[in-house]
Amino acid sequence: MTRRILLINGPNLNLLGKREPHIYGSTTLADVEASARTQASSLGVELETFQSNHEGAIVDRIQEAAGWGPNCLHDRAPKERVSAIIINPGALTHTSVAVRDALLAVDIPFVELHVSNVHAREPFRKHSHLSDRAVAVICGMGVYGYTAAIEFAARHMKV
Ligand SMILES: O=C1C[C@@](O)(C(=O)O)C[C@@H](O)[C@@H]1O
Repeated sequence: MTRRILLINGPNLNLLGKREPHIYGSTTLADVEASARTQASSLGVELETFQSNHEGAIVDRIQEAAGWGPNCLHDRAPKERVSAIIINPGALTHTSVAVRDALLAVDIPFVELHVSNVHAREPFRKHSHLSDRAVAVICGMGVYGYTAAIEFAARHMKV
């Protein structure tokens, strides 16, 4: 069965390539997702992508990754469960207990990813609600971080 990896991008990452290019670079999210899809298929895994500016939508998508729908009424077949999640939660990294709880609830191993080096920026970016439960944390590699995360998830997160 082909393994699935889910790539989630949180608030404002739809603006990648336009937003503060001195921090986040000039590559768009569409470019990132297209390269990620090509890379995933060359590694023999399926990639699903999701971006939202809304915390609740991200929580819903994480639950769906486990085959659970709203109120668990619309369960997907178990074979559709995602085997690894790569998440750039954007600002939700620093604020969201709900995203943390969703990731822990589904018990799907995840990589936390940031384009920028969050430790070299404002002090409030140093704290993450996810890092202590992530399999790996990538930050400061620019959009190459997505390539590194997919390679790692495809080759080393065999569950
Ligand atoms: O929106 C973002 C993007 C980010 O996750 C990054 O990719 O570097 C870092 C966060 O602090 C910020 O709120």
